[in-house]
Amino acid sequence: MASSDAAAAQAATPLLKDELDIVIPTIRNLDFLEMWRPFFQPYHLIIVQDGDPKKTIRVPEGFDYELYNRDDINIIVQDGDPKKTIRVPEGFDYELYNRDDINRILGPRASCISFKDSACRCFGYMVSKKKYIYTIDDDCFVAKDPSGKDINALEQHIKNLLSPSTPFFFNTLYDPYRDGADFVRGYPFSLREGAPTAVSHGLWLNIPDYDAPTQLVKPLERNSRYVDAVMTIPKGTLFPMCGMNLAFDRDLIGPAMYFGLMGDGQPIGRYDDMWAGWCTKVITDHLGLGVKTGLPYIWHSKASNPFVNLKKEYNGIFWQEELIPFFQSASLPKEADTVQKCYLELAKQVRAKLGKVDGYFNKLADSMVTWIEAWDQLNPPKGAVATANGTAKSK
Ligand SMILES: O=c1ccn([C@@H]2O[C@H](COP(=O)(O)OP(=O)(O)O[C@H]3O[C@@H](CO)[C@H](O)[C@H]3O)[C@@H](O)[C@H]2O)c(=O)[nH]1
Ligand SMILES: [Mn+2]
Repeated sequence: MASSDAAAAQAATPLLKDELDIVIPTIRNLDFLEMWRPFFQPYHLIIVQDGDPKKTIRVPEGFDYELYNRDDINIIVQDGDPKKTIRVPEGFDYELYNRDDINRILGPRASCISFKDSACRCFGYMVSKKKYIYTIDDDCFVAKDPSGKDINALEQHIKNLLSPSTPFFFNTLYDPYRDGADFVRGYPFSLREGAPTAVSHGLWLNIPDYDAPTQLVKPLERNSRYVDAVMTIPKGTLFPMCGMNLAFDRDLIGPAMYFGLMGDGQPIGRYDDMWAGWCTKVITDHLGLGVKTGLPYIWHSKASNPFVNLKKEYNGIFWQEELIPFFQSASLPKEADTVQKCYLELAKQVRAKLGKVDGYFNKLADSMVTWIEAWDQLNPPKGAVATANGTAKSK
């Protein structure tokens, strides 16, 4: 093929088409996929269905789907009651997983996957076979940039992930690897190679991701401020990671993206993404990886009920005053040279230092260990084969 044809073919093939899965937790219809079709259709979906099992999910006409073709599929993880029928827009290849599947696939280890909370989405990260994950909520629509052009959020996340981060020294002109930017005077040349990017954290126009108290005080506040910036969150700084519009490199940080024990039967909710973000940031700092935040924006279309949210968040708002100092002072030994080892070390520290805050953290520490066991069960190291009891052994 002539180089110009190859270039055209290359240009025509969406970036990372066969290396990225899209994870969507849902308790609603999937009409929103229609507006994302131009950007999402070439990619594989992982949809986690939650909520009332009898409710039929309404989907746009003209879409169809295939089930359980594992090699070339979009995996749908159905949370909530497995008896619920999910229909998904035609034209998207995906696989549907419901609670029965989670139990079947993980057996007793399914206990670490939350039920009736968007935290269940992390099962999709675990069953994916791709290098990259993009996760988006089903009430997040395509936003427009100041020129009125539709924003391809997925494309921007991919750019963020494929370019380095600068966690060790802050560049005041933000992301130096973007077109039209660079390192500013005084930026050490020895640091300009940057670090591999593990996470790309996008933002939201319209309904901002506020906690319940803020939402109650400012019910009409909408975010209309489009800031054209991507920046690396400096090493040693934590951040409140929102799972609404988030992408990450599964190979670099996947096992740290456990969204915790939330929702049904748990004393806390809406801290799933926060917990994952704090664990992730401690580990990316330790392993010399980068986390970026900023572009892309999505349009967050609806606010959830602040009173329901307050009930879910109450313990979290109180406990986080202990959790943040814990994560700020968490340190990992140099022998912890893989994400799994880092995560298991963190689980030990959670039990030792947070167990006295509330018994919940002992349960959470256990589920962190179960999560890693389940992750390794489904993602045996290259060259190893999974065995019946879920432990991998080398070939
Ligand atoms: O029991 C549930 C509830 C919701 N979902 C799906 O999860 C996402 C987020 O739900 P929703 O948009 O209603 O909630 P928000 O308050 O806007 O979401 C923020 O809170 C975080 C949840 O911890 C979330 O990531 C933030 O964006 C939707 O796709 C629901 O369909 C669910 O699966 N199970
Ligand atoms: Mn929402």
